Amino acid sequence: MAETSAEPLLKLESVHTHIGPYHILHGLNCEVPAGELTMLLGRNGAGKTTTLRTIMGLWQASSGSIRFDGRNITTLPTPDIARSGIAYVPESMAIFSDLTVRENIVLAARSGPVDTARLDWMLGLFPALKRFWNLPAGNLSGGQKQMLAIARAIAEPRRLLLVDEPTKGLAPVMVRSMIEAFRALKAAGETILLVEQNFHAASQLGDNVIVMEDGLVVHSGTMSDLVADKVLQRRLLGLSLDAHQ
Ligand SMILES: Nc1ncnc2c1ncn2[C@@H]1O[C@H](COP(=O)(O)OP(=O)(O)OP(=O)(O)O)[C@@H](O)[C@H]1O
Repeated sequence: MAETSAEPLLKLESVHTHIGPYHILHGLNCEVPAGELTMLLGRNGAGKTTTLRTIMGLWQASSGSIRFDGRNITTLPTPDIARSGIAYVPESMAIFSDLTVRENIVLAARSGPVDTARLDWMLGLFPALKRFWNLPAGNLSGGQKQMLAIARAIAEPRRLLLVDEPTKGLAPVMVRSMIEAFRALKAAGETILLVEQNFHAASQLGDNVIVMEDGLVVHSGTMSDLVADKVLQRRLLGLSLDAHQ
């Protein structure tokens, strides 16, 4: 039946997450279609990071289901979820400061040496990494560290990339480089779920958008529909793209 091909790569149904005594996700429903970039938006504290961590099994969903590529991953341990093809780039930039850029990338490829063609492609996405190839990663700027963290996540082919606020705190020139890199990742057919506070950046990248509030999805649809609807932007995000123009 056509049903199989219509199933999104990732699907969360009625997901609840508790952190200790705190009930953070209140029955989340959302989908990430294969080969597209889905933006996860929402105000501070809406539950975006908790959603990514719950998908990765870093917080265990207390109920509900998370299906990835047709398989129930809700209760799998994090290493198994990673092995199933999901990479997570947390906001805190998971890199080794004392190791060189090269060593950081080599170590990220767990199944053997990084394929040369893939390495060339990655360094094409993030040219700054090539310049600092043999320097300790701790010397990189904040934006370059973020780029290295993303490069590590894609050192091996993955089915799904979860990235938390890659443009946070970056200078405008770095934000532009990051947008270009994600455009290239999209063009390469990667499936990405991207948390973003910068709606201007999000609007340039997203195929789809999910908006969260208080641990729930309050809107989902195409980015082009949200971009066209200033009233909806203000209602959901408290601002509209006009504010950036
Ligand atoms: N370790 C924790 N212990 C208790 N509460 C937490 C913990 N981590 C997050 N929370 C709470 O969960 C809620 C959602 O936080 P989360 O970080 O997922 O939101 P967010 O949408 O990613 O916000 P931001 O954009 O500020 O990063 C917030 O109220 C936050 O205070």
